[in-house]
Amino acid sequence: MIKRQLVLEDGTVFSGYGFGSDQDISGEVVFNTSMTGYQEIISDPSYCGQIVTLTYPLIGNYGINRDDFETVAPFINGLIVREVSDHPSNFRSDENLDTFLKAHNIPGLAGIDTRKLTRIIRSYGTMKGYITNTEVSVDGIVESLKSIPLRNDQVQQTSTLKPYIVPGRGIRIVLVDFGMKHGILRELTKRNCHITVVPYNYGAENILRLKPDGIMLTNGPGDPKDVPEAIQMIKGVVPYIPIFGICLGHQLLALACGAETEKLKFGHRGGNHPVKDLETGKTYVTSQNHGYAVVAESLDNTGLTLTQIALNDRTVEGIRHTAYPAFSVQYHPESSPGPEDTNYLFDEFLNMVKQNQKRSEEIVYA
Ligand SMILES: NC(=O)CC[C@H](N)C(=O)O
Repeated sequence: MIKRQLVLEDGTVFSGYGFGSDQDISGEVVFNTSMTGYQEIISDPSYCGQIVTLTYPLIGNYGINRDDFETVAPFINGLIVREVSDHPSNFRSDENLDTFLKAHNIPGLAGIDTRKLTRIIRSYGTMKGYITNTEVSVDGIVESLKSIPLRNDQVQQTSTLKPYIVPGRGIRIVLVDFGMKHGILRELTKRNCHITVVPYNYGAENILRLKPDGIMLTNGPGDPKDVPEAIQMIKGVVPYIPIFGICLGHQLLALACGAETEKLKFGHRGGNHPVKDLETGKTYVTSQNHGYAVVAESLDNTGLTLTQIALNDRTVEGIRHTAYPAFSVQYHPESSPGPEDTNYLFDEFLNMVKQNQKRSEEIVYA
């Protein structure tokens, strides 16, 4: 076993052993508290550029299978676990986690106290970290970590380069890919939608030319303010086409309507985040992965209304436009992984699209 260490921006060092690729890597260190679903988490493009710590103590025990990916190749920079299982036991398993990470050149660090690491991140906020197997001067690493700027190209890295079609005979959806999880596509294809997937920088005019019945804004990595093209595009389509935004898509809808976003201290990443729907009074358990959030106070005079809040820290989890058919949520109704409580939002979106079609017909034939 190769000895490896994690050096944090504040000088803390964790020593453990390596698995996966043995390259040195830096990235923003975040933690996810889900108890299952490591394959979906590792392959969620929203983690692009980050080193993901999983707090559940044993990871890899059901292996990696061909069915549970959220994208074709993972974008995480590194993975940190307490204990990695080399001998998965599951009928669906095709390979173990170590082999999978090696094949994708992603370094792993195991054998450290992941709960201690999580507590540090919770107290100091998200930090940059460096995984290395060489005995180097910690001071030198800390200095260089501090000087590395946070990346701002992750959406470009993860979005599709060209539009493509996932055919269906039902409602026609343009899905703007900011680094989408396949779970969103699965929910739409399950409902027979005809989907045109377009890149993050596809303009409003091009989208309107496709004459979609609805527009879906996907999840994606990084700071929403790093994709001004998308904010511009959304401004150009909100008055005309029904919109449903998820996670980064939700933050971009808010920015396009004039609201603000901010970086959270350590974000929400896990499979049991309670969210209260202010319109119905119901509470849902949700799957989450975000480091930024919409600022509640900034919603005034934007035409947006607050519909849902996080019960852990009262941050914004859902918004709706009061004049146009557009709504969005900060969490993941497609789960993958996690609870499916809010899966009904895909049906609500498609119902909203149908209502809007009826209204347009009435206007045409009136
Ligand atoms: N899953 C997502 O879409 C994340 C959105 C954004 N990158 C954030 O961290 O807040």
